[in-house]
Amino acid sequence: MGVPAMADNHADGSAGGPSMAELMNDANSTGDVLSYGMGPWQQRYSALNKVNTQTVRRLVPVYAASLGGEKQRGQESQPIVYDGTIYVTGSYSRLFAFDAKTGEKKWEYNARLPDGIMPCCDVVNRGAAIHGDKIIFATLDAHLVALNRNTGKVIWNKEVGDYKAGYSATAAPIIVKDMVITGNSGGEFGIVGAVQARDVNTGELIWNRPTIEGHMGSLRGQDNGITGKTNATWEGDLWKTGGGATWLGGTYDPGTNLLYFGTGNPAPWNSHLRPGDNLYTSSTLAIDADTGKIKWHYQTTPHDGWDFDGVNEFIPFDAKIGGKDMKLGAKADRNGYFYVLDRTNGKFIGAHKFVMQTTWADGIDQKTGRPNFTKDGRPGAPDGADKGKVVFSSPSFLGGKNWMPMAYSQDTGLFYVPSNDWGMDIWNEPIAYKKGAAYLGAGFTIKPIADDHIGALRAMNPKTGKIVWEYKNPAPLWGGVLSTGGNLVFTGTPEGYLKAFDAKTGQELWKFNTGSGVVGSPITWEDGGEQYVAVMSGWGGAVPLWGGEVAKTFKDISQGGSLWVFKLYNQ
Ligand SMILES: O=C(O)c1cc(C(=O)O)c2c(n1)C(=O)C(=O)c1cc(C(=O)O)[nH]c1-2
Repeated sequence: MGVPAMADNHADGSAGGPSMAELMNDANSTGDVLSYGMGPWQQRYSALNKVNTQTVRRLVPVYAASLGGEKQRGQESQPIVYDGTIYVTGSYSRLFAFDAKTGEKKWEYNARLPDGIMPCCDVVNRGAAIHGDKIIFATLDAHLVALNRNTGKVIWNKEVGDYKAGYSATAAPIIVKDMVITGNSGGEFGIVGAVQARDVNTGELIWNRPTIEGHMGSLRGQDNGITGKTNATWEGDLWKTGGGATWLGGTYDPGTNLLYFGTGNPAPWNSHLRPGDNLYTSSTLAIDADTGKIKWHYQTTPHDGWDFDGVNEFIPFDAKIGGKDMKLGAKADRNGYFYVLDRTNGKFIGAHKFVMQTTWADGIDQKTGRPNFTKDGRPGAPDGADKGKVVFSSPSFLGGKNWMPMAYSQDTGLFYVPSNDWGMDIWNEPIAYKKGAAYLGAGFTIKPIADDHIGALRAMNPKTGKIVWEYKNPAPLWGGVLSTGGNLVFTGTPEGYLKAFDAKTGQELWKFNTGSGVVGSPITWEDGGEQYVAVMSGWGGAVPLWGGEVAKTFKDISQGGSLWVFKLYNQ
């Protein structure tokens, strides 16, 4: 075990660990993985090319490190690698430090969770953030905990929301300008979504930005303006419990100093109870990192009635469009459309369908960027105490794509989108808000819509919206994607495989079965001249809980909880 870094010998306060400059350079440094998404833009691209289309068939496991215990549930974590240690979060709010070369456990932290936590969609966590001597993660009782990265001892522990009111937290935090920035979960309980920035050294709140119009933001203990304009797009008091959870965290663009956070569904799901666009739910928000003020917003699903959370990652990328260099961002939304926006001002550039079917909208108006809603796509209003008209809707509420992050390759200029083709019967029911109780007012059953697949990894050209290739998978895809300079794309499957594809053609080149479903996000780094690939294995997340007929089909997938690390066999 390393010696705890007690003294702060770094002028920048990073206390013997990664500094802000190193964190901002994460996308270019191949010897470590310091942030969720592998860099502030979270493109999940590594230039490493020792493992490539020629050599990948020699990729073999170095070790598998078990998280142990009985808590074998969805392992959605992306590992962090720094200074010979690999850090992973596990289900039930656990954080582990392993020797990156051998898989030997250095320490383990188990958050003591109260009874009565209310995560909607499994006891998951998607990863930690590292800064200086600290490794920081969010816990299911809506706390943020900073541990000493060498010892696992708690440095600070702060509440980000009241778990008794339905708040929880599952996202990986991000570090920007010595602040740790996080979202919150609880959209199914009528909480109010927010983005919070805290001092990374103390955990003290610097600013708070609620996502629902009418709520007051704060900056260093002072009021800092209301979000939007009260009652402009919400009627009565509904905005007070309006949802819009920021449950997937966000990305950051150092060039514009903007944080891009997606917001979840409006609460309740029954849209007839809340006429209006319901800003800023199901949207992308661009937030000034210094002040917490919203600079622009773009709503993908106005007046959502299908649980089309807009939380999916908004990934900055640069491209030439019509001969002009553009600063863009892309998002594959849960509603089935792939959006490209100007990331400096939120201007709509284009949106294209990336799934088989969208019943709720017939395309996106290419001028206004608003969906062309279909006439019969919305589930009906309840009739007194009776449920309203049932409609078949596609995508299902679990989305054309859910939280599992896509990757962008700087070599091919393509986005690799882990998507799902499925639909649902959905209907509305009467509902009233009650603190700490589910606030849906809807019922649903998810169903397959194709004979041969649900999951589809799709390579999208962001300039044309064209799907260049697709790989179809029987079970829903629920893991993150990694792209590399070896012309490879990696992703996992619920059937247990980590797979590698040719980034240009989609040809499957390699697979390895990890013994449980892969719903984590793979990473790669190099050490001692060798390239490593790592991924978490452990089936879970929303599908087995909410997947209806689809969950029944895949009920035999074994639970698990292991970190797998691979490198090339050299003999
Ligand atoms: O509105 C929310 O607060 C919220 C939170 C979460 C979460 O924190 O995991 C999910 C969802 N919604 C959700 O709608 C959803 O489909 C979902 C899937 C998963 C998962 O980890 O598999 N989490 C969540």
